[in-house]
Amino acid sequence: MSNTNSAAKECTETGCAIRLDQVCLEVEGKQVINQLSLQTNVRRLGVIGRNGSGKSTLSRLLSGLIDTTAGELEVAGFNPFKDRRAALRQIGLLFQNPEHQIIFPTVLEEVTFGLRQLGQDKTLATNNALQVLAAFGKSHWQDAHCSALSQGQKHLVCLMAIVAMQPNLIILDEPFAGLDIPTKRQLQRYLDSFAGSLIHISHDPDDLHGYDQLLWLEAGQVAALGEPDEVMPRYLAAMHELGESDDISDLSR
Ligand SMILES: Nc1ncnc2c1ncn2[C@@H]1O[C@H](COP(=O)(O)OP(=O)(O)OP(=O)(O)O)[C@@H](O)[C@H]1O
Repeated sequence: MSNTNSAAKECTETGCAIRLDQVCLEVEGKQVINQLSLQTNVRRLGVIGRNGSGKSTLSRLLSGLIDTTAGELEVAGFNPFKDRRAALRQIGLLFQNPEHQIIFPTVLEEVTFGLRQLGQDKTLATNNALQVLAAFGKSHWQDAHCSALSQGQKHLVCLMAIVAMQPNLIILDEPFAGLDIPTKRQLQRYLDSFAGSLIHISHDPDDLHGYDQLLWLEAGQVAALGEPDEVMPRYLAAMHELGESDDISDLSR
């Protein structure tokens, strides 16, 4: 995969260039991502697909947490697994389960951690973390113990930790799962105002309202990539048809 287009090397105002060329990922002998090729460059990309279709796995590949078994993958002109420094600076991943993300006892420590990883000294990192807490109206959370927070509050801590690092791209893996309406609206408001690019995995069509493009994954491959008005009705029709059958989970691959 060549890197000739300099505009594709960074996340721009119009979007973040993502290119996958014949990407495969095999886990325990199973082809979870199967010769996946796609190219996109939009500010708001929604990812849909049934359970087990490979959405979370794709989010981990795009954020550089795992490597491909074959093929080439670029986000903003770099391979996020090989260039960890660029990935840390440019890409934030909000996990489906905040328990998988939070590692520090208190909220302030958690939000400060990423900034320290970016090389900020303790004073600067703490001040920046406090500013983010203040911007979210959560200064009073700074000494709160993460373990004592509700699921929605933990989600918000994770989002604040990512926002503090000022990434150009945030990848969201079902960020609203299990959240009440006010918490969901607060997260949604922030995401709507986020100037960078979003890749948002969701099972709820409403979450992806107004998105620029939808990627529909099926068995680790692209079932469709295109205009939401075109992709979503086809996806919903296919899911409803599947729902009429007894095939609840696809473990046959
Ligand atoms: N570490 C792993 N070990 C074994 N199998 C795995 C592993 N990670 C993912 N898989 C398998 O890969 C497939 C895709 O999983 P993935 O979590 O990416 O799907 P998903 O589309 O995000 O599903 P969901 O909508 O249920 O969250 C599944 O069949 C899953 O069992």
